[in-house]
Amino acid sequence: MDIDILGCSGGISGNVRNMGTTCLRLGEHLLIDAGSGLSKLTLDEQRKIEDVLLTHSHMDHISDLPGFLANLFDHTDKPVRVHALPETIEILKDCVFNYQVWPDFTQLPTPQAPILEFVAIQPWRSFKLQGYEITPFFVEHSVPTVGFSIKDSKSHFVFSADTTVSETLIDELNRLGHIDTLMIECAFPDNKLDIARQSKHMTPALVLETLDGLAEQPKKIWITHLKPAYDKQIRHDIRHNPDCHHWRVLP
Ligand SMILES: Nc1ncnc2c1ncn2[C@@H]1O[C@@H]2COP(=O)(O)O[C@H]2[C@H]1O
Repeated sequence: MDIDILGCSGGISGNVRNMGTTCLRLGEHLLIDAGSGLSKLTLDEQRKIEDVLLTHSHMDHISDLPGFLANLFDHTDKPVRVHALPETIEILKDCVFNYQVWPDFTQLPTPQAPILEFVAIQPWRSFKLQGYEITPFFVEHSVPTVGFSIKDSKSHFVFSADTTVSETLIDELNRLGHIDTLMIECAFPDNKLDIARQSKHMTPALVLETLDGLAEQPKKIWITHLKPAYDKQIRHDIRHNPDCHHWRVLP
């Protein structure tokens, strides 16, 4: 599977390793989330994007969506489809594409041929897109959030988005069956467990608790969404725990 991690940080910083916030590109035409990593794409690359899957409405996952859509003006004759939970779509309509923060691109340049089309998704309702079979599943975050299971003919990639550990998350991951690569967040270090729980994120110990609940271990674990203020401590926690030695910390 051709996965280009354009950004995967849990925040912003001057660290050269920080490529921006969450945005993954699968092949040439599909994005998962539209955080500030999206701005790594050239204009030509942006104009090839046809579909965007959104996990949730938080700023670090949508911040580059408005500017990306504005770049398509005069350069497309079909709308970009933004696939998200109905709750996420409502938030974007109310709070972003409201003519005050940004124009309503579902109506522009004309209501008949707009730049943006919202497509509502539902957990466990699978669909085919850009050659992939995609299944959204509920995770446990502070706003309605889905992770995505993505399959092609060769592999099964799962992005569990922003989430904390919960029975629901473990049940959902088990329901997905065999996973080749699990991309799972770890926003806070273990000494910030309280903040992690309050803001519904993970620490290394909570990721381990999640993995302990799985009937079958994923072949690869990719760790994502480190909060820049805690980057060093999280990496230290992971490095010094033998149970985490096989994790790949992104970027
Ligand atoms: N209770 C909290 N304490 C500290 N930071 C928080 C709290 N709730 C939310 N945040 C921060 O606000 C951010 C909103 O986006 P995230 O959920 O990625 O991560 C969240 C945390 O970084």
